[in-house]
Formats: sequence, C-alpha cells, structure tokens
Amino acid sequence: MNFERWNPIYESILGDFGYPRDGDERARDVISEYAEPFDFERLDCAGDAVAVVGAAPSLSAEVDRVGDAEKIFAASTAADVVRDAGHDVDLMVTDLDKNPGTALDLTREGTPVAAHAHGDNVPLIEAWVPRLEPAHVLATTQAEPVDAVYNFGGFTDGDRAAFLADALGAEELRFVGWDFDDPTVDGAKAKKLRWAERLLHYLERRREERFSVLDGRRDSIEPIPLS
Ligand SMILES: Nc1ncnc2c1ncn2[C@@H]1O[C@H](COP(=O)(O)OP(=O)(O)OP(=O)(O)O)[C@@H](O)[C@H]1O
Ligand SMILES: Nc1nc2c(c(=O)[nH]1)N=C(CO)CN2
Ligand SMILES: [Mg+2]
Repeated sequence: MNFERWNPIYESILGDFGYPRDGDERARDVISEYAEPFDFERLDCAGDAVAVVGAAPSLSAEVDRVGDAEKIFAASTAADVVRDAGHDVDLMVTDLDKNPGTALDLTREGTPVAAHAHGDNVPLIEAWVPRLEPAHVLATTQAEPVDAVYNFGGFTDGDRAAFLADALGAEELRFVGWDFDDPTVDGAKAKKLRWAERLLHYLERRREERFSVLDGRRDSIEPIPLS
C-alpha cells in the first residue's frame, strides 16, 4: 500500500509500543546497503489462492490445508513446519529473530525471503542479510520505503505476509496456523498479535471494498483509517 495510507497506522503502532521512528529508519538504511531491486514477476499471485501461514501452535494439526493453495507464504517458524510436512514454501516472511538458518537455506535453494528491518533487529540484519543470496531477498521496512527496501504494510511477520500477497494480486487469502487467543503466548507477543488481528481486519475490509467497486456496488474505495 502507499506510504501515505500506511503512515497513520504506523504512527499508532509506534505510539502503542513506544518504538522510535528513527530507529526503524536507521534499520531500513542498514538493510538498504545489501538490498537489490526485487523481481516481483516471479511472485505474481493474480488469480491465486495464497495460504498465509502463521506459527500458532495449532499449525501442526492443520498444516496440510496449505496443499490446496496455489502459493504458500509462511511467516517465520511456520516455514519450518510447512517444509517438515513436505510442502514447498513460495515466500518466507521474517524479521530473522527466530530461524534465520531457514532463511539462509531457502535463498540458497532459490526461494525468496522477505527480510524485514526494524529498530530492534539491526544486529540480526547485519549478521544474516549479507549471507543470504541477494537475488532472492525482498527487503522490507515499516518506515518510509527507499530504493530497493519496500513497504507493503503490515507489522508482524504473519500479517506482513498477508499484505504482500494482497499487493501481489492474490484473489483469495487462506489463513492457516493462526490463533489470536493463543494462551501460550506472553504479554508482549499477545499485544503484537492484537495488532496483527486488527491489521488483518483492516486488510479484509479494504479487499471487500475493492471487490465491491469492481462489482459496481460502491462509489468509494477509501478505507476507514485505524484510530
Ligand atoms: N498464536 C500465535 N502465536 C505466534 N504467532 C502467531 C500466532 N498466530 C498467528 N501468528 C503469526 O505467525 C507469525 C510467526 O510466528 P512466530 O512466533 O514464529 O514469529 P515471530 O518471529 O516471533 O513473529 P514476529 O517477529 O512477527 O513477532 C507471527 O508473526 C504472527 O503473525
Ligand atoms: N521496532 C520494532 N518493530 C517491530 C518489532 C519490534 O520488536 N520492534 N517486531 C516486529 C515483529 O513482531 C515488527 N516490527
Ligand atoms: Mg519474527
């Protein structure tokens, strides 16, 4: 999504977590040193159902649902669960804080990894991004995008995967391995998950509005901004 639309949402996130914007901007500038323009054609999702895979503990019981989708976008450790179940991931979305070795394996195999830079993962970016195959790295930021560092919207690894699939033209998003009321997560993670939920509702609303416009049932596609 364009940054003007994302910025008010981003401001709310910064305020809620107390993250400084300049920390995210510095991280963006660090990843920018390694980032190359990404060939989005290879991830064209037009007409596709995309499985957007989260890493809730419930994933292992339902992971085979990904098999029916045309593409599989997996967040963080969900990529390991998907691969261990015998399915190929089309894109891993990660801030490299859990399983960077999987990101390394995937880019070496030629599978793209959306690597996200933010104010709290600069050492991980510096340690891992130079080791990834540059042609298979899609660098992202939650701050204002620059050069080959993109911002499609979204915050946690999982909801960023959904925003990416949407931007790439996905006809349907199928959520596998999501549990917003997971009792096993700690307070900080629960707060991030609440944002993920809010952002996915926002995305869903935008997609519905877009499709109603296509059906000629609405005049305006302006989304209701998050407060
Ligand atoms: N119950 C859940 N527990 C954890 N993640 C969940 C859950 N439900 C959905 N998700 C999604 O799965 C993603 C990957 O989860 P994982 O715990 O491996 O990631 P993470 O690297 O800690 O995530 P992040 O860095 O985005 O906080 C999360 O970013 C979130 O969007
Ligand atoms: N500054 C900052 N940004 C983030 C963080 C984080 O811990 N700090 N975690 C994220 C994924 O959960 C996404 N964005
Ligand atoms: Mg992560």
